[in-house]
Amino acid sequence: MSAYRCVRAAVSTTEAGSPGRDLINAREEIVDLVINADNAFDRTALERMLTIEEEDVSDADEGEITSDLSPIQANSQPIHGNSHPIHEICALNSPVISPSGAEEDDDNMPPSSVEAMSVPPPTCHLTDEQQVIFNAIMEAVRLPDHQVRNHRGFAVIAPAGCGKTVLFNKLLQTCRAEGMPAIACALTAIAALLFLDGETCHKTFGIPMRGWTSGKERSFLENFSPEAEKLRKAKLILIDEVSMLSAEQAFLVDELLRMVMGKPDLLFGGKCVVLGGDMAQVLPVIRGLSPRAVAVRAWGHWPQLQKFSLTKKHEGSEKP
Ligand SMILES: Nc1ncnc2c1ncn2[C@@H]1O[C@H](COP(=O)(O)OP(=O)(O)OP(=O)(O)O)[C@@H](O)[C@H]1O
Repeated sequence: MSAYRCVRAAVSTTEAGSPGRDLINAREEIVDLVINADNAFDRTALERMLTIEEEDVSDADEGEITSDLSPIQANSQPIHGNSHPIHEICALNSPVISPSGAEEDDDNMPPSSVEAMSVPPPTCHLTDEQQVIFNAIMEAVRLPDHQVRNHRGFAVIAPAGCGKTVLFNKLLQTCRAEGMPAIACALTAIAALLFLDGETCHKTFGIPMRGWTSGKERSFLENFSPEAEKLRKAKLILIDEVSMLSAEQAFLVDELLRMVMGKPDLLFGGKCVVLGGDMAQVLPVIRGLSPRAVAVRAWGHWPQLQKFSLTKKHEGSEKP
């Protein structure tokens, strides 16, 4: 297993399919390291991550990976400060997609290829169906906080290739251009890379890396932490790949936002939150529970969300 896949396993807690036993063991060990480290991405934890399966990693690989850690070590900060963006961790050894679509050897990735994985700032015009959703969400976002009486929860359901990422980046860009802070996050770091300054849901909401089958898991964010302050200030929060979000994680996000906003009676504390994804894509994988039981649609407030769909695939989209 490459170092890239070890790190990816640590941040990708609900990967589709059934990971092999090696991957499960590696993931659990990595998660322990990350959770127990004083600094989530300090050098020791990372070095330990990268040597978990040292028998499978050649000496040459190890040398290259170790040298790649120096910028992280130089700039490492405490987890409750401004910790390193996950894309820098993933950038260590991310796969390169060649023009033919084939995955190239991830050990030889030039730095520029990480940028190539991200969607560039949206310059194209939105289609009619994208525009309708954009207008509805922006109208909700622009509502002054003191006028918020009802919840502002949306769901944008779109099969692959229908332009959800483009729409979300347009929303992010517009909000920020108007001086309104906006957050985009996804359950996996790889999905978060597609957004302008995207981050993982675990970072945004303090979702524990595992253990949410107990029904008692709570966010590890404190009400007066910088992360909570960032949520308070955000005018828009986009959560992508929501088909990977479990009912319990949705509950956690809702509960956290109600607390942070001091509005316990309003869904998401009245915050404008958009859940995006394709329900026909992957479902959360939690051992011992059926997909239906863990899917976000089992969350009690799912029916209350204002739902939109994108239906038209774009010409040139190679996604199935
Ligand atoms: N308004 C638009 N004008 C031109 N091209 C567009 C537009 N919207 C989307 N596209 C193109 O369609 C393709 C798919 O878009 P996008 O990646 O946003 O889909 P998606 O719904 O996010 O897919 P997935 O769920 O798999 O991430 C991309 O190549 C994108 O550039």
